[in-house]
Amino acid sequence: MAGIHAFRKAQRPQRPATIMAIGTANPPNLYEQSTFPDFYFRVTNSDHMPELKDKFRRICGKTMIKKRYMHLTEEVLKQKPGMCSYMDPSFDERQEIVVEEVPRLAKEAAAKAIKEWGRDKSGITHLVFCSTSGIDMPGADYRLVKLLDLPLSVNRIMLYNQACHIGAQMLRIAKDIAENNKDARVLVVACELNTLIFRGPDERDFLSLAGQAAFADGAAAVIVGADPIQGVEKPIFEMMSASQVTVPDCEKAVGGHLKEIGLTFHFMNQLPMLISNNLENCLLEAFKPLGITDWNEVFWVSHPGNWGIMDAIEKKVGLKQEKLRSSRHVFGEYGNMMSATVLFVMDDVRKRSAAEGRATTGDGLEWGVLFGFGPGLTIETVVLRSVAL
Ligand SMILES: CC(C)(COP(=O)(O)OP(=O)(O)OC[C@H]1O[C@@H](n2cnc3c(N)ncnc32)[C@H](O)[C@@H]1OP(=O)(O)O)[C@@H](O)C(=O)NCCC(=O)NCCSC(=O)CC(=O)O
Repeated sequence: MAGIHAFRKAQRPQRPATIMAIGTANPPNLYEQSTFPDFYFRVTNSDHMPELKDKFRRICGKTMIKKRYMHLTEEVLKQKPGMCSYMDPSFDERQEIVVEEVPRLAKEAAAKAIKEWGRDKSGITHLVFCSTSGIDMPGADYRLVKLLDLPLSVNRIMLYNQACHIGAQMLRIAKDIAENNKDARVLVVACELNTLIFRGPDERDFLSLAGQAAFADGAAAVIVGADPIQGVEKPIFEMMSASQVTVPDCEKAVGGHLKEIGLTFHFMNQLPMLISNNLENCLLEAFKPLGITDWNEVFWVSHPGNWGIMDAIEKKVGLKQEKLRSSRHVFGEYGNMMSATVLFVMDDVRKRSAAEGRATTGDGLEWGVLFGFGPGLTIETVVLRSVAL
């Protein structure tokens, strides 16, 4: 028995999983939110609906997004007329784009993370990849391994057709892998293109219009592993715990349906209230072992969702305004890139902390919380520990 115990012990690292590198990427096409309504109504041949365009302009303004990046351009859309209509079957047109472009943008973010990590890519043992789009066989994970020229021994997990919470969920999965497999180095990649969601406007569909105003393209990659090699691997955050809760009877709060017309999107106006009402319990559970009950004592890495969600969280848990600074900044500069967004926020927190001369990667504080939320309603909570700068 002693032999088996020693054998199992040798399979596991000593310390918790750490984030060792973060890379992000966006397509080159930048859209200012102030002029997006003109682009959107022009390319979807909808300029004959000036009142709806005015309404869309007001919705775009209300999002508080300043700019977004998208793979789609006028030239691309001219070749894809079905995507510019409101309801024409257009799944094939969309698939032609995402099957190719999801792995391509993912590669850019992953290559940056591998560069920051500083080790040879042959040291990557696992890949956890998510995208709302790009379903294919073999999948985007396989294509990414080929594009990056990773060893074929890499253990792959592909998570399709989830949404915003999955960025945080992948960290939970990577933590479990890293803490159960000595020397595992997990490449975690989120890549989202709004190509499945883009469609022309319809005056009876406010929810689709709101989606057109908010979603954007982006990819983010992190490398997770335990027991960093001193002098080679530089930890950014340790992950102390990670958990998921599903809020009951909320499946209509936010979600989508994959159809011949692409991916439809819906949410309820009560979403800010539903999320904020359920966050404090997650905080209490997560920080019970540390005895922390003042949520201003921790740094925040939250998926933004939308402006109203961030306002509601601040109010409900009594946050100082600066706590969601990175979430608001990322949302304003990039829009809602679903799963990738929370990883952009994490990158912003550590970069801003360094730029402001803080003592740690987490705004000078030791402990932090990372939140993801999405369809379910699903809330993912990760407790982070910063490192000294
Ligand atoms: C669209 C919004 C800007 C609306 O913000 P507000 O509610 O504060 O603004 P508001 O109440 O003044 O409404 C702006 C205009 O929209 C109209 N409006 C609002 N709600 C409506 C509804 N349910 N049906 C029809 N019209 C509606 C208002 O009448 C107004 O029109 P008028 O000007 O004519 O009076 C916001 O909800 C947003 O940013 N949404 C982005 C999409 C989103 O929420 N995604 C959820 C992400 S959740 C997530 O990230 C997780 C995940 O997706 O997995």
